[in-house]
Amino acid sequence: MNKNIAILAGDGIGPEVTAEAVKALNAVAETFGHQFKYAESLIGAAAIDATGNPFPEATEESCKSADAILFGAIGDPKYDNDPNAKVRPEQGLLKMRKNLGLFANVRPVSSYDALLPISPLKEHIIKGTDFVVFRELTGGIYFGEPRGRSEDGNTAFDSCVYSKTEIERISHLAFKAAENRRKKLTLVDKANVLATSRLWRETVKEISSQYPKVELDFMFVDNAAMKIIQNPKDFDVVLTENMFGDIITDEASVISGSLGLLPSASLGTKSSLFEPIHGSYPQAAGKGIANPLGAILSAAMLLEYAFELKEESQIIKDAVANSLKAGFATEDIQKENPKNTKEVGDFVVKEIKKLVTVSA
Ligand SMILES: NC(=O)C1=CN([C@@H]2O[C@H](COP(=O)(O)OP(=O)(O)OC[C@H]3O[C@@H](n4cnc5c(N)ncnc54)[C@H](O)[C@@H]3O)[C@@H](O)[C@H]2O)C=CC1
Ligand SMILES: CC(C)CC(=O)C(=O)O
Ligand SMILES: [Mg+2]
Repeated sequence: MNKNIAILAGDGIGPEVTAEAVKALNAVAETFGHQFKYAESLIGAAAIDATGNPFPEATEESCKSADAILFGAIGDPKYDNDPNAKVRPEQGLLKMRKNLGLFANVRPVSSYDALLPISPLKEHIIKGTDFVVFRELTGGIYFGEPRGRSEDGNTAFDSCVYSKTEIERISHLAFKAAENRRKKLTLVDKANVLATSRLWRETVKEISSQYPKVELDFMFVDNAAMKIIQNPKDFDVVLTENMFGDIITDEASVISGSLGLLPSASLGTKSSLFEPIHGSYPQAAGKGIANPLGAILSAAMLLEYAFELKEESQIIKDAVANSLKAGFATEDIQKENPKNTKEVGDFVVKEIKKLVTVSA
């Protein structure tokens, strides 16, 4: 298979973890006889430094002409700590999602047996966790207008806006996923307070009649934040709006073992992009301590979702599980004798090659 992949490594640890994900893709290409061509472009603080624009036109063009996009992370403390910054790396991320129409962010959460003993949560609670969050990605409070400050600067406002169409398109994806899983869908919202959440409930209830095999339930987000930790195995497919999905999936990463472990797929009608759920972790940039597995698992999602290469995707996932089993992990997971980012990536590459030889 011949495919073009746009690479947007971004800021902080973005380039380090993305490099390891590309190594995993190359290992798959080499062993299965595929040809992946990569085109790198700028986003985030790196793009602001070079062009003044956090999502330059050339980057957008590269994304639009690619078969799939692999994204690292954006963000830099020089902007986080400057309340007056007019241009921010995060604007690039949001513009990218909006302009490419990436409305559904799919974030799978599962436990790893090898990591159960290091979890702050009890083993019997998290063992066997397997759910997936469908987070709406191009609407809600991160995008709504009006937003800003009053003239005297003493009041600030953000708007949370959702249309029925925005809710419907991601809901169909989530229901379809539930049909192919354990047939349970939980809509997480705040319908006791928010008008947008009430529209979500109304719309999702209407759509549910098209998916009679899927059991639908509703949960307020504050309760869900607690239940996800208390009984994660109760969840199968979680459907939610943009900000709630952002927050509960960082929380859920504790069940897997580290924020550095969780991958995601950002899906639209024309483009698809694959990104670890973490940010640019600037404290770790350049130190070689960042966990590359979330990025590597995002590459596995790319193979499955964008190229329908299920076997190749599974090989990467198995290689990652083997690296965890072998205790070959970065310091967020492995406290004694941790490995560095590159060593973990190398181990995964070796495992991929070994697993392919065994299955051949
Ligand atoms: N998708 C993106 O590009 C995102 C960007 N950001 C940006 O990233 C910057 C830092 O934000 P934070 O809130 O500190 O979030 P962060 O996700 O970068 O880091 C939070 C904490 O998670 C852990 N962590 C994250 N990635 C890890 C990895 N690969 N390996 C090991 N541990 C890891 C570390 O303990 C870290 O202190 C900000 O500028 C923020 O705006 C934040 C979230 C998402
Ligand atoms: C930086 C935010 C805009 C996004 C975020 O935290 C995420 O997508 O996980
Ligand atoms: Mg986030």
